[in-house]
Amino acid sequence: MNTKNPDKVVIVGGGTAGWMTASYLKKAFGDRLSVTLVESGKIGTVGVGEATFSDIRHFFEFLDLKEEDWMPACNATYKLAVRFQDWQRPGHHFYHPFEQMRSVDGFSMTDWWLQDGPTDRFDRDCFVMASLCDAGRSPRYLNGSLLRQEFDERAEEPAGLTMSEHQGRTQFPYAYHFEAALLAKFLTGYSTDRGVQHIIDEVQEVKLDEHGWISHIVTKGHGDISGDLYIDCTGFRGVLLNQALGVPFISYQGTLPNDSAVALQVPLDMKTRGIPPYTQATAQEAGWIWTIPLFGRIGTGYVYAKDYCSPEEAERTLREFVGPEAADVEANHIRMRIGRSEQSWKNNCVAIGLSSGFVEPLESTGIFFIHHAIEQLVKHFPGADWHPQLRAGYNSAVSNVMDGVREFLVLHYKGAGRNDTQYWKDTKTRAIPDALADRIERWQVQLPDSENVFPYYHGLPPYSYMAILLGTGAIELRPSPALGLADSTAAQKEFAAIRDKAQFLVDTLPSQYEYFAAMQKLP
Ligand SMILES: Cc1cc2nc3c(=O)[nH]c(=O)nc-3n(C[C@H](O)[C@H](O)[C@H](O)COP(=O)(O)OP(=O)(O)OC[C@H]3O[C@@H](n4cnc5c(N)ncnc54)[C@H](O)[C@@H]3O)c2cc1C
Ligand SMILES: N[C@H](Cc1c[nH]c2cc(Cl)ccc12)C(=O)O
Repeated sequence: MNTKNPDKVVIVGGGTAGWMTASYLKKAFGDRLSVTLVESGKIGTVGVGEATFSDIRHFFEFLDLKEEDWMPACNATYKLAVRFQDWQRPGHHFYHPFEQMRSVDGFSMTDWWLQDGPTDRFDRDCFVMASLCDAGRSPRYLNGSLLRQEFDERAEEPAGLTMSEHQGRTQFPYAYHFEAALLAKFLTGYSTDRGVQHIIDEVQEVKLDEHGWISHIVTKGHGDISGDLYIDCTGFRGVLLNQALGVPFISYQGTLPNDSAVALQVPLDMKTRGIPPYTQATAQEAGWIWTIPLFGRIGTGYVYAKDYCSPEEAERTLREFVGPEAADVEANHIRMRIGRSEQSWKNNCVAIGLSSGFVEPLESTGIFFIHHAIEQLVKHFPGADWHPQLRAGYNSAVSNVMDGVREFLVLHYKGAGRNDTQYWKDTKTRAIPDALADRIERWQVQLPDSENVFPYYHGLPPYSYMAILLGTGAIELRPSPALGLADSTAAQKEFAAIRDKAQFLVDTLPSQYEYFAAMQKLP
């Protein structure tokens, strides 16, 4: 352990986590912080097609990057929602959108919908976005203006807030899909242009001092490398935090059994196929298949539990799902470590990315975890005394985010109407976190609100829980008794307003393909 102000950071790992961290720290601290990134030229990154939270825009804004600077380089597209296909029953779908839930007379539109919804599609009745997704629309007009102005007159968001400070203020209407490997490449250029030292080499040993702090790392070709603060971005291996410092890993597998994935990157003709403005999660016999539309191809993969499905069976299912375009594409099989490190920051080592923790990508939370961890690291950055309260604050913020997201994901399976295979039957009998079981009982009579969801910041607003509860369909929900006595005229007017706004937007917005074709001046 040293006692000077930490001003030399060594990052190990050059995946999404490593490069997002390097670029953010450099932007935050400039030349006052030296940043070195060491990545192996042999050990690959996870790098599958990636879907995100809308909050990721704050990351790009922080780096002073505009969409036109990075999106074309990463084959990026817009994401308005996650579309859940066949989770309630075959042929059924619903959306979890980026759209704040409206309220009338103190009750959310989903409360009113349970009492007296106009159709059997809660998502289309309560959210404008569901209709835009069904119609394949872009969230921007061809002149670049954003649809938000069409239905939200609230003032622009203030700049300089963290994600947790933004929550509950406004809801930005879209997130992004992009190729993770291309983003890492783009951020490599961004970071090295601003002074990050980039070393391609393998870390063979991590040396500790007599207090158990990292004194230096030993590389194959560049000898010893030392810093004050070490950031472990080595993915599922957790080379520094788990292996060298011995921090235990808390598995979530008992409640989230999916531990494997097989992925394909499939080129497709977007002109004939279009570019759907959503991530799709299609329920399968032993898990679900993601479809992420990128510019020029799709990223797709089957997330499954190996206790219920072999890798060969999973690959066969995925290839049949995609069709003939997947025939010559090589499959990438991935084992996933599900859970989180007991603490993500120990002594002078902070793990960010898969080494810190990971849950299956059903709600696209991997990059959100990274972004959140980086913001928290800057907020809790150590001084010369390495005050333990800064570390403790960081560790509880990071653990809470992952524990909260775990609850949210478990809800998807507990709530799924699907019950046709052993895998889905077991989702109804498997133990779930006690607190979630209590919350579900409460939600059956009082829909999620800020008072009764997981009590710490974890990125997901109460309306996200409403969307999953109503969309998955197996948990019986009752309308509030108060609404049986209330006058529903204003609520019916609001349902009509949502329908009219959705129709207007569907009629006036371009398709997502038209939008990107125009941006990239394609014929
Ligand atoms: C199947 C799947 C689907 C996913 N989908 C999404 C999604 O849609 N949205 C989302 O937000 N997130 C998603 N994620 C999560 C996301 O991919 C990761 O959070 C993200 O890629 C970060 O990975 P990483 O940088 O932590 O690790 P990795 O990509 O594994 O990178 C690890 C790095 O460490 C280096 N390294 C390892 N050991 C050494 C060593 N000894 N010496 C030097 N270097 C070393 C490697 O070379 C590599 O550069 C998904 C993950 C999986 C598994
Ligand atoms: N922090 C929020 C989280 C959020 C709100 N709505 C959605 C919808 C989907 Cl599909 C994922 C995350 C969220 C944000 O990103 O805006």
